[in-house]
Amino acid sequence: MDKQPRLLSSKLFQKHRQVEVVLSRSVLYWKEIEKSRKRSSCTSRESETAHSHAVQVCEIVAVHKSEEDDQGDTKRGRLKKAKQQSQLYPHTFTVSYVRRTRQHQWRCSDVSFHCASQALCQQWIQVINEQLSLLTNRPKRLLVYINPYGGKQQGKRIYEQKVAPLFRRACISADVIVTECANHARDHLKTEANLDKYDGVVCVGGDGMFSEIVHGLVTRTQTDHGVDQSRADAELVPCSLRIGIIPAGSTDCICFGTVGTNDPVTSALHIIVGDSQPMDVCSVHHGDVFLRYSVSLLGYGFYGDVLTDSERKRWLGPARYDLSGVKTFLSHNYYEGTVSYLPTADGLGNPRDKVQCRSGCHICQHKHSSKDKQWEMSEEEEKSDKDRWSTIHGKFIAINAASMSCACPRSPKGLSPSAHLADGTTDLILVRKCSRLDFFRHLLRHTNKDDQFDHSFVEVHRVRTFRFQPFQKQLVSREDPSEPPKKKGFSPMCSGQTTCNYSKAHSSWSCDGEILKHAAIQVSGYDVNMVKIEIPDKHHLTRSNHKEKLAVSSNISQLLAGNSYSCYSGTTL
Ligand SMILES: CCCCCCCCCCCCC/C=C/[C@@H](O)[C@H](COP(=O)(O)O)NC(=O)CCCCC
Ligand SMILES: Nc1ncnc2c1ncn2[C@@H]1O[C@H](COP(=O)(O)OP(=O)(O)O)[C@@H](O)[C@H]1O
Ligand SMILES: [Ca+2]
Repeated sequence: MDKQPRLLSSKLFQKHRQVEVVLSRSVLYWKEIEKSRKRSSCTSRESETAHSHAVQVCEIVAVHKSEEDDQGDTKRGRLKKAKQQSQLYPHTFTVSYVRRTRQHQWRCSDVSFHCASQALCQQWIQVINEQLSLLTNRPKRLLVYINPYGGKQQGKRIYEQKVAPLFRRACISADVIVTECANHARDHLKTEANLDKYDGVVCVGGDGMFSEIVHGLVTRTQTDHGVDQSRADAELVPCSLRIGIIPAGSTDCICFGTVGTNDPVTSALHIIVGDSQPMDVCSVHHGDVFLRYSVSLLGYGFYGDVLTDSERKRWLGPARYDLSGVKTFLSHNYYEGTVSYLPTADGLGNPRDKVQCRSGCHICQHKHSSKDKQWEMSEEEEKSDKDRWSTIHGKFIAINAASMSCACPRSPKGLSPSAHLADGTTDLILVRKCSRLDFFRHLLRHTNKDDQFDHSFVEVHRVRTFRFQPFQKQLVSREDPSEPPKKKGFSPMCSGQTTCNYSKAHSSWSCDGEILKHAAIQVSGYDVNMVKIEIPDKHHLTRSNHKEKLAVSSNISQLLAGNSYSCYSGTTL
């Protein structure tokens, strides 16, 4: 049982059994009275033996008076004893709480308690509500954008049937906008939406829809603060609103990679309880021109080609990726170019260290701890950056930059299983020209336990920033890659002649599922949490042993308690 002082304790009835119900600041606990001496009980985050149960207060969704239960009890009261009990305890309150099920999925369960007097019933409701009101990271007002066009075109139905009822139960008010065209949500956020009214923004859709929300919110924040986001070295101002994702797209890897499952109910519950997880965002520029932000995958070659082909097959829904994947695999294209990158300093792990980013991950936490000098670059280190740049010229089947694992149902461990959500780095994966069979072996390893980087033609680097210049016969770049790109170095690519002459030799970049119009890009990450998404990572706890569970959960509270990113759920951009 919880060691904290009891706020309230009563003998009540639950399913016709007398139970002792205790509320402390952090736990709601109940155990059967009669049999408790004979059998042992236990307490855990949400635990249950045959006769005792404990639910963390932070995972209570709501408490309400249940009128209909009096009737239900009478109907069900076949036994005389049960009838007597429901007459003696006619006032019922119901607590809705989070129940963990298989594979990181959460469900909302109800438990009803019957009280002898209305006053006692009211007291329980009031005291539980008082405790809930202390949880300041929970959202009360949300702005919801639904993409009715993404995935299997089920966004509206998913929201109305699975999410809205939970938001109502948790007394969250939501203003809902069903988008009418691409970029509707982005533009509404950029200029129109009155953001002061909301605690967070929720998108119902896939990674593309999430990306719209990120662009809308980040741009709005920079505009409000007079920051020019087109400058690659601009210091961006973090957004004060968090973003939640209800998965209703085709890949949904941002949701899967943070929550551990693509399940709308689980995501809605994480939003309700106010979980939050920081996430990296990187910016993509072409010379001085800002192109996009990226959160998940920037892929050139294979993934760029899959995406370009799949957009023509949208009518197939998520299956378009499978068809385009096979077609692109059979084409077996490769692309020549130069990749330059700045590797991370030691201490941020490496893409093959088999360390998985979990909730409260020490690498991401240190990254965001301003007190921890170990993670800050000294002036000398910054100066020596120039010497640390590496350059690789080659023929590549794929160049992938994974700012997070990019785990999804197609690849449950992801493109880079050890990538971190909020460490300010990207894992740069270079797949060189190889045989079709070798490339197939590499792809297959994304679906099993084998190491997809353990091939002579694959290399992976954890980087802070990188550049790519596609090979152009007449325009071989002689620039020092450690120097910021000069405008003139890129400008010929934009001229009609150059682009047309060599366009067939180029692939496109897929940026979180959206096609970029330039092949030559420079990518840099941000050291700050710019946006937080409402998806958390407590799912990782279920993978740990008990000791780890305790350690991780205390880290979560430290993360949420005193820092500037404290919001309600998931991911920092
Ligand atoms: C022989 C079997 C080979 C199977 C290989 C599977 C490898 C899958 C890796 C998937 C990486 C996914 C990275 C996610 C990118 C998304 O941001 C993007 C847009 O998502 P959404 O808006 O929700 O549709 N999705 C893609 O680019 C699809 C990639 C599919 C590749 C087959
Ligand atoms: N109402 C709409 N009609 C058409 N396209 C839309 C609409 N709303 C959003 N979009 C665009 O749909 C694209 C795909 O959205 P997304 O939710 O990621 O689905 P999917 O995962 O199937 O790609 C995004 O580029 C987004 O900008
Ligand atoms: Ca990262």
